[in-house]
Amino acid sequence: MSSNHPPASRIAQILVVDDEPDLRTLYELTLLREGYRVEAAGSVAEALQHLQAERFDAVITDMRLPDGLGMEILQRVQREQRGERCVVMTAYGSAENAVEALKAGAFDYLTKPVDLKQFRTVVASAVQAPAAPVRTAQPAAETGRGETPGGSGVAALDRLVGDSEPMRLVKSRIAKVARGMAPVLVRGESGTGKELVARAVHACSQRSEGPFVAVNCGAIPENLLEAEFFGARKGSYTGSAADRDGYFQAARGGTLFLDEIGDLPLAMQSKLLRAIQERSVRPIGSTQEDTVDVRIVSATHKDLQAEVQASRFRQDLFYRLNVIEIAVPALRDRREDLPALCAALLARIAHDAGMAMPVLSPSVIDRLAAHPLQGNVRELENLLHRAVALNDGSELHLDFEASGMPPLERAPAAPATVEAAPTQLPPSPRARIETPIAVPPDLQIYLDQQEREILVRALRESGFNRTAAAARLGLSLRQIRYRIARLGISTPNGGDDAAGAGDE
Ligand SMILES: Nc1ncnc2c1ncn2[C@@H]1O[C@H](COP(=O)(O)OP(=O)(O)OP(=O)(O)O)[C@@H](O)[C@H]1O
Repeated sequence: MSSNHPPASRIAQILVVDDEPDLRTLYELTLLREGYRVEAAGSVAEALQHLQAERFDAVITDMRLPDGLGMEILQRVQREQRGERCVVMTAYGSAENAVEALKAGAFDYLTKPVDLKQFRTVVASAVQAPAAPVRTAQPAAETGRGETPGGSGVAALDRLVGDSEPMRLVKSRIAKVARGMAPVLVRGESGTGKELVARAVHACSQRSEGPFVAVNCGAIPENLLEAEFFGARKGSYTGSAADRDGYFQAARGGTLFLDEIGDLPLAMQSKLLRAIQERSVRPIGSTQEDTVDVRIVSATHKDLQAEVQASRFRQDLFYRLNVIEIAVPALRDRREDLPALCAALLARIAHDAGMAMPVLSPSVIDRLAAHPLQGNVRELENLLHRAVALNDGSELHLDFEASGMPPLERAPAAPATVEAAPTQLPPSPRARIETPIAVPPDLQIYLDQQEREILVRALRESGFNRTAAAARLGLSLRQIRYRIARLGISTPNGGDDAAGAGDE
């Protein structure tokens, strides 16, 4: 456990607040055994005295105290912008209290009777050292205690291109909410960058070293959902030849991103709710529960409130998932981001194609600004992709005719991708073709053909597992999916990887 403590020589200091002497002693002993320094208080007043006298790394407080509520301690810490992370202990079944505490800025909550294993995990995660301040990626207007994201967080925020007011708000909100355990719901139209936002939340959090597991809830056949989410024991259903972890187990210590959460069938919604409440899951065919320490970030382009009204989405699950909401603005509401977005997307496209960055004239950007771009950044990306592919000079021309429809050329959704620490992916050198070739009459057709052949070969040699093929080619899963769709390559297993999820 000591690896979870703040680095260097300092021992984490914790304040425990509970009015029941037996429980207080139990918590104290548990924490002392973990090597922390502990102070204890039996009331709000006593706790505030301790806070006045010294600083702590974390405060663990019961909600109901003889002279008030644990919330008052949390509010004081927030108001004074202190560094303590607060964990609130709430009575079993009082979801309102837990959600209210998270909304008010609690780092996490524990349900009474407190499970000591969970207690240790939650405390360990609360006292983890804050990321080293590298530089402030965005104005700290909403970053509360001035916590700044670490290197990976800054990079993830930079990947979210756009300096318009709505985007600045999104980024400062990400930086603010990343550090707790509160579930985040990312809302926005298709193609606005919800997944990038979810990734940034993960990268800015102290879980950034852990896995980011992205699941497309709408892409998994209903009969497989439970096994995919919670895992399955060997022999528990036809074809399950070995024990298998689910997404929850794969995301341990990291973030589980539930994309298109509005597409989850009702029966699965109940099971997900239970997993979130209990913080444990039971693999199919197992008699034991697996404790899971994951942070849930979900996303939807649907109006979930309306889905609740229409009885297609469980109210209680919505309440649990929507503790913190991040609304990603449509591109039409931030047209001023267009030049920067075009530059960033073109740089990426040109880099992927191994070519020099083409020039986009101001008049073309003006024309883009007048275009509806209902498919948001994804449509813009596709438009530029096509323009680069058809480009015959140094200046880029856009074919608006072909982009009339929203989300263009969207590659089929894969059920899930798991990204462990990036270092786990072997850096694969880019393929290089060294055979001297004649000058082709149509460069684009020639390049497409080459690309197609390389992709098909890499896919075939990896048993049509796109994740493995992407890794071999130095591409991300998203990039290879996009290229497969763009070049119209069909794979025997359709949109899914042979090995299923969990192999990126
Ligand atoms: N602000 C941005 N800066 C740079 N690229 C962006 C931005 N927003 C979106 N993109 C790019 O646009 C494409 C779509 O983004 P993403 O998949 O995150 O959108 P989404 O809202 O999750 O879409 P959907 O709802 O359809 O799943 C991706 O290639 C992403 O990299």
